[in-house]
Amino acid sequence: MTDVLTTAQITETTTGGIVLGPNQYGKAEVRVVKVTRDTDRHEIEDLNVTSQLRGDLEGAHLAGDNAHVVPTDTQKNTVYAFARDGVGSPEAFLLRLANHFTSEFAWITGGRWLAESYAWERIVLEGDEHDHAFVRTGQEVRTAGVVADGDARHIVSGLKDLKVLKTTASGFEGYPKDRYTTLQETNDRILATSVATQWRYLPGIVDADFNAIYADVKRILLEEFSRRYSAALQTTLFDMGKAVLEAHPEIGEIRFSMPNSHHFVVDLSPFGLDNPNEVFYAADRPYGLIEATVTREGLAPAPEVWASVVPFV
Ligand SMILES: O=c1[nH]c(=O)c2[nH]c(=O)[nH]c2[nH]1
Repeated sequence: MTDVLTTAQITETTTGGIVLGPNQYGKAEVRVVKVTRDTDRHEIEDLNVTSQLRGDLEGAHLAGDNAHVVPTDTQKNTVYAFARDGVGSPEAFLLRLANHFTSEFAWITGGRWLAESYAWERIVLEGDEHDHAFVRTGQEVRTAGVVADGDARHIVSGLKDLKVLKTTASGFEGYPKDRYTTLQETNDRILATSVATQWRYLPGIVDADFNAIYADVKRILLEEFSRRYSAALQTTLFDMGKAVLEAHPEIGEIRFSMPNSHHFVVDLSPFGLDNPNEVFYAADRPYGLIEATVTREGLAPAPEVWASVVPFV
């Protein structure tokens, strides 16, 4: 005989001991472009903003009561309305949103706000920078995140898709070998990666010049990538992070996720040709994936902040 549960038993089974866990909700990927046109020389700020609120939201999840649910549509509208005053920096813009939602609605006690921002540069026409025609710069996407928890504000900035390559001054030697090892040691290879990094500002840093720091961190990352011989991408990653922390006391720690984009020397001998590290096959997969945090001794870790600034998608 099969066991058949009564409706009452099913209800008890599916709700007994089951409670609402951490939750957040809002509007994702609000694309907002702000043109500043006070003069004929226009400026452009181009963002993709996500706003998600946290707080007393049990009613919506457990009882169908929307009294505390500030609509995601309202959150989107707020992004556009605030953009009317200009963005300034993505970090400042997100802080403004965080402060607004947590002060406007008593039951909203925190949340997370994320932004990607895309840089445009002026098209040069007959030697002159154009006033209102732009071309998207392809180098990287800037990222920012603000996490609000009560009165606390945590700011994480970053970038992704920053592709860098050097044609020599990189190698990989001295690694352990077993019966599955086929990799040849080398002290002259291409090192290529796509830098994704995020740095967390120390608690209390909320009014720094985030645009200037961003530009300087990017400069440091590029300089350290190129500065010296790389014994491994891991070494280069640490050098990059260390230099950022040395130059910027306002930053507590910095994380990296960097693929090792392998470039394989093509065997041209079937064609009677040599190949002294000149012709490569750029493989897109698989790739090594090198990830690490560079931090300050004694700094309190902030796993909940990091978890909040990693988007679900
Ligand atoms: O810089 C590198 N780090 C590694 O961990 C690794 N592993 C590998 O096969 N090649 C490389 N290169």
